[in-house]
Amino acid sequence: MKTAVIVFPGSNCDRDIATALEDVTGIAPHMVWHGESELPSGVGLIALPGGFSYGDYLRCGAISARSPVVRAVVEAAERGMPVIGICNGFQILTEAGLLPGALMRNSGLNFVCRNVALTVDNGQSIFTSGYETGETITVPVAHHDGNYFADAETLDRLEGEGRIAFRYAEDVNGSARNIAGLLNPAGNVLGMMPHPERRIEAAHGGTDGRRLFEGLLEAVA
Ligand SMILES: NC(=O)CC[C@H](N)C(=O)O
Repeated sequence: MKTAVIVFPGSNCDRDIATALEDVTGIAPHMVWHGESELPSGVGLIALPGGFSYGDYLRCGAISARSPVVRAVVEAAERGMPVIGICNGFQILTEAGLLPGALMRNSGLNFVCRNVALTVDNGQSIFTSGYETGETITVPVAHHDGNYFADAETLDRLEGEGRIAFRYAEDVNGSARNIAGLLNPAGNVLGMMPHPERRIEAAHGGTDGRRLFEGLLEAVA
């Protein structure tokens, strides 16, 4: 499967996700600069990487969400294209309106950079089919604005519709209902703060992240 990684000024996990995708799919992804107005043809997955796009000015992801290419990503997502946003990518997805709620400053006001335990809340999506529902996995986080917020009605709806993909097994950043990863209503867009692309080979201390990409590849194929 061909994939695309969107690169913003200040992205710093674009090579990590590119390596993970090349490793799992066998094909190097298209690296697409944020100023492009069209996506490459024949692509089956779009990834928005982690980082500090536009220096996290205004709000993390707010400026990137207005990039020409994000308009094309939104249109593709609305047509059913699988889109994964990791960390800053998740922030961009909420700022672009593809996912509800917002990522606020961590409740402890510190940058949190460590492995965390996640529970897989919904193992039925294309992004989580490599896991069992209810399973606990280990994936690193690295962010200062990962504190997920949405109003109670939205949170109830997300839970009722099975759209919470991952939760932190403990309080990591103050996120409402410990939400670590969310799906859109159609299930083709995932935003998550933890970094699966940083846990794809034994040298990373484990391969729980790799299973996301392997499951996704199989589900999409
Ligand atoms: N690793 C990242 O993507 C960091 C995301 C974001 N800039 C934050 O620190 O909250």
